[in-house]
Amino acid sequence: MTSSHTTAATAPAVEFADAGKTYGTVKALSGLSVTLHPGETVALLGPNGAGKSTTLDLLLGLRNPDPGGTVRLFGTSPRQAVTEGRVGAMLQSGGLMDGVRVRELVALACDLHPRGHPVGQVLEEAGLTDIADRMVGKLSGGQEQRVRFALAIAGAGDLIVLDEPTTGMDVSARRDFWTAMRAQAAQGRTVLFATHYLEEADEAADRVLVLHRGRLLADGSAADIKAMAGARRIGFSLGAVPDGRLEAALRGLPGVSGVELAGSAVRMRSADADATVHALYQLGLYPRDLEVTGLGLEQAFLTLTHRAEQHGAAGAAHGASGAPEAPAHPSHQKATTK
Ligand SMILES: Nc1ncnc2c1ncn2[C@@H]1O[C@H](COP(=O)(O)OP(=O)(O)OP(=O)(O)O)[C@@H](O)[C@H]1O
Repeated sequence: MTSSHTTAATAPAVEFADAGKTYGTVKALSGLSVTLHPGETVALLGPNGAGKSTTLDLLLGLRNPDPGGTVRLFGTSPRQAVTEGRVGAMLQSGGLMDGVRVRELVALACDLHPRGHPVGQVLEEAGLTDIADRMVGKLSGGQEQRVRFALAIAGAGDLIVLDEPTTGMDVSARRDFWTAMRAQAAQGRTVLFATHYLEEADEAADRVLVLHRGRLLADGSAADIKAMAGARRIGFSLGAVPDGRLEAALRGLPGVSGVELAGSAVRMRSADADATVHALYQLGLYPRDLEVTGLGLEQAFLTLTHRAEQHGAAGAAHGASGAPEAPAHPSHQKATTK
């Protein structure tokens, strides 16, 4: 909760303050404190069971946080914000009405919404105009997802919450979906989406939250998250296929955490690319076509969550009361991260 009387007009779109959620003995979410601002597009990432759906449930007022924590939307309670029509949601669960046409279902959502849009506009924005007369029960999985999206944007909400929105969509449907989503964000809406497709987070989000075992592990732009992971990829080619001794020497170079060989081509992952490359030349090697690149978001995500596993964030989400681990905010740590 904000300390002073924050008016709804100036309040953050979303504010979690020390929010936790316990199911029986399972601590699904611990001490989540995060603020989302109007107009931000935010991706929520995390391995299975990290607490993403729980976070969205708290956000939508479907569940209450444990005592001591709060969740506020636009300075009010989630339920109030939902009742006022400020939130549109696209969740994984919940069937659609099968026995009606797409247009009828979308029209119903527009009519019921306190600030409903014209049905034609919503059909257009969700890419449903061409299939508006189809029966909902006959749609493909990807088309059903588009209908769910239409229901989420049926009214003039200020916040759109999407749980795995592109599941079941093919490549071109996903591209169309994100184009439609960007149009929503461009209208000033705050968008929060949970996804397992890291490339979507990389492309669509201006901020990425990484959850791990119920704790916020990282919070920053995709570039920040990649920088936090620290590692870089080094690729080069040797004149000949390396023998076992040379391979062992490559693995032993400073900073190296992985080596892949394909004939004379070498790919390495290193936490200190400068030192690795320097040592490579000191071995007397002449790497050709040398390339040093940053990690993709997926590799960075795997590196961060793997590191958290190893450093004993483990256990915190499952009934343990370990010391709270501060989330990494790279934007505040630029001096110390590479
Ligand atoms: N109703 C419930 N009762 C008991 N435990 C639950 C309940 N809902 C979730 N959990 C547990 O809480 C933890 C977090 O689950 P949650 O569904 O929020 O994770 P998630 O990040 O959305 O996972 P996924 O990517 O697999 O959908 C998991 O350990 C899960 O088993």
